[in-house]
Amino acid sequence: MKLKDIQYRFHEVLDADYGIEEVDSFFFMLIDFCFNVSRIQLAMDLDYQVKDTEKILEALQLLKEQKPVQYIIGETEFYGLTFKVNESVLIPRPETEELVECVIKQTDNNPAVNILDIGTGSGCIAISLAKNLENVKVYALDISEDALEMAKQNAKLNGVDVTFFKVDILNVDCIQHLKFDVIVSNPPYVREKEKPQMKPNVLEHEPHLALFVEDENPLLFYKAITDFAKVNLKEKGKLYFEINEFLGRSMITLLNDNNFKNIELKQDIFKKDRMIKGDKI
Ligand SMILES: C[S@@+](CC[C@H](N)C(=O)[O-])C[C@H]1O[C@@H](n2cnc3c(N)ncnc32)[C@H](O)[C@@H]1O
Repeated sequence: MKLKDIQYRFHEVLDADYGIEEVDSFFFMLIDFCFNVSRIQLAMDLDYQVKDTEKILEALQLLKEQKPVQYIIGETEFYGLTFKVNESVLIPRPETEELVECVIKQTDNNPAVNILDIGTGSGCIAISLAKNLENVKVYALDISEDALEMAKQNAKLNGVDVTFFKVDILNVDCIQHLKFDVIVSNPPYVREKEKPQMKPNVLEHEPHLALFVEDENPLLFYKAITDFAKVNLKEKGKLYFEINEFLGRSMITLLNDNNFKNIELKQDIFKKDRMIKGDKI
C-alpha cells in the first residue's frame, strides 16, 4: 500500500476531530515509528510503498478513539530526552520544560545540591535535572507504584541515578529525615469543575490521579508540599511549583503566609501564570 494513501485515510478519518496539521503530525510520527520512514523520505518518494500496514491502521483506530499518540508510540520527548510513557503516567507537557529550565538556571553554579521532585510521574522533571546539573543528588517520589516503575525505566534509559520513593505526600512521614536544597513539584491541580473544558484524549486516557483535585480544596497538594518544605528544605532552600493558571494569586498568598521570601510568579509561553518559586528563610 502507498504511504500517501494511508495519509489520505488519516485525514479522512481524523481531520474532523483534530484538524489537518495535527493529523499530519500524528501521521509523520507514526510512519517513523511503524516503518522507520521520515517525512523527508516520503516527500522525496511520493509512491513509497509499505507492506505490513496492520500496526499503522490499528494506530489510526486508536487515534479515532482519542488515545494520545504518545501512548500509542509508548514514548515522548521532554527537555531533549526520550521518556517512555503509558497510561499510568501523565504525558510530560512543554510548560513543565519551562519549570525545569527555571530550576536549572537558578541551581547551575551551586555546589553539591540535594533535589526532591514530588509527584514525579514519568520522572521527567527529576531525570532532566539529574541529566543537566552537575553535583546533584536527585530524589523523586510518587504515590503510584506503576508511575514509579515507569520513572525507574526512564532513569535507566537516560543513564541517570535518581532515588525513588513511594510516598503519599498528603500523609507523609517516612522521609522526614532528609533535607533538600531544592524541592520541585508539578502536583495534580486541575479542578473537577474544569473537566468540561478538557479534551477527550486527556480526560479519557491520562491518569486522573495525576490531574484532578477537589473544587473545594484546589491547593490541597500545594499546602501539603509547602508544609513538608518548611521542615524538609534546608535554610535558604528553594521551592518550585508548576501551578494552575487561575491560582497564581492564591499561591502567592500561600507562600507568603508560610514565610517564604523572594517569591516569583512566572508565566508560561502562552502568558498564563504557570510557575512559582519561593525561598525558605
Ligand atoms: C501532574 S502529575 C506530574 C507528573 C510529572 N511530574 C510531570 O510533570 O509530568 C502529578 C503526579 O502526582 C502524583 N500524585 C498524586 N497524588 C499523590 C500523592 N498523594 N502523593 C504523591 N504523589 C501523588 C501522581 O501519581 C502524578 O504522577
